[in-house]
Amino acid sequence: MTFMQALRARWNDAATLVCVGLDPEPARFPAHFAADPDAVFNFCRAIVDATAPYVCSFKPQIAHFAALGAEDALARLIAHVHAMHPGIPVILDSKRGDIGSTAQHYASEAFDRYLADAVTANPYLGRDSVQPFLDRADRGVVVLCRTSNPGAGDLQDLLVAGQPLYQHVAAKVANEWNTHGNCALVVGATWPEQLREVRAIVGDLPFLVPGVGAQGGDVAAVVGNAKTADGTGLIVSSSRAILYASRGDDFAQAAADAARALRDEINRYR
Ligand SMILES: O=C(O)c1cc(=O)[nH]c(=O)n1[C@@H]1O[C@H](COP(=O)(O)O)[C@@H](O)[C@H]1O
Repeated sequence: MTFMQALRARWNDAATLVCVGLDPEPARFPAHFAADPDAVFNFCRAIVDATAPYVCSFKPQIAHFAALGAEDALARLIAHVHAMHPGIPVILDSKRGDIGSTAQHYASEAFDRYLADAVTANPYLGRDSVQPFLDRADRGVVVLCRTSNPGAGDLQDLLVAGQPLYQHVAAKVANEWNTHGNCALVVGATWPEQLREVRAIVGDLPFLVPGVGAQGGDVAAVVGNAKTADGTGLIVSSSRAILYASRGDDFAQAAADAARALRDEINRYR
């Protein structure tokens, strides 16, 4: 099954547009993990197992593992998702972008080393820098378009031929880069107007939408402005608000409750 097929199957069969972001910060783990030499893996595995019924995908963020020297935990975590929750695709958030010969290695890192189903990619270096990802027709390529952070507009809003740069990115990905039908776009939940504008440009292309929860994005505005005609089209991602819903021994149950609540809130507006 391709990434897009798996994503659509989860949207339809599990009736959820929620993505749980896996951004481990050991300082925020419940106290009992302090004595656990495999805390990063064990914490994330507990979150995955508790929230799986409510998600259309998981999104581990690579810097959160690499900064801890926990790449091995990342690889085992993705293998755990594939083995125990087959059909739930994993988006590796690594936001890579480099000249083509180096990008080959980044594609291999995401898809062959970590066995991710999809990866986030930075389009700034142009098509050849993303091509090694695009060539993997069975894997997803989630291209940064209008990011969720406060400085997103510094470069992404600059007018190019009378149009903001992020709209050029949206059109290029939808009309030129998506030859295998494996592309999606990152558009932040913190920018409802831009969500509407990008949706108008790209038809049914899926959006990864981070920025609900800890960054304060409004769920009703996200869904109202960016869902597709069939009430799907969105991968609404939340990390901290789910991972750290409780610091007590009930952390996994609290995460499950937060993921289910987000699923239900999204579904109210679909
Ligand atoms: O590509 C991403 O996932 C991403 C793009 C973006 O525009 N904004 C954004 O916050 N992210 C990632 O999404 C996650 C958001 O985390 P929370 O704010 O805790 O939900 C982080 O891992 C970010 O790196």
